[in-house]
Amino acid sequence: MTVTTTPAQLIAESRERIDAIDDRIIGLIQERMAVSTVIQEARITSGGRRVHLSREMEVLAHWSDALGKPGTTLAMTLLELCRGRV
Ligand SMILES: O=C(O)C(=O)C[C@]1(C(=O)O)C=C[C@@H](O)C=C1
Repeated sequence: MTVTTTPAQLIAESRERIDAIDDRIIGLIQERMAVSTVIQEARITSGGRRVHLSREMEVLAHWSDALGKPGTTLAMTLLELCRGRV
């Protein structure tokens, strides 16, 4: 007996996978925010500033290399989440 998957089933199952992937991404972003906070607090406590522009350029280049211009946009949003608006 062959069991065929209907397009509607395939879409529903794939959407479940996407929701699970999104949950993992959100968890990783929250983890990134926590690590970023550790760095920023250490820098501020030792007399520095919250923002470190040359490091942000490295982060933007990393994302741009991997995903192109939309990667840069994503990285800018990530940086805003991690250090607030500048
Ligand atoms: O790497 C640092 O020095 C950080 O403070 C972390 C981080 C980031 O979230 O990537 C956040 C703020 C800085 O402006 C640069 C980068």
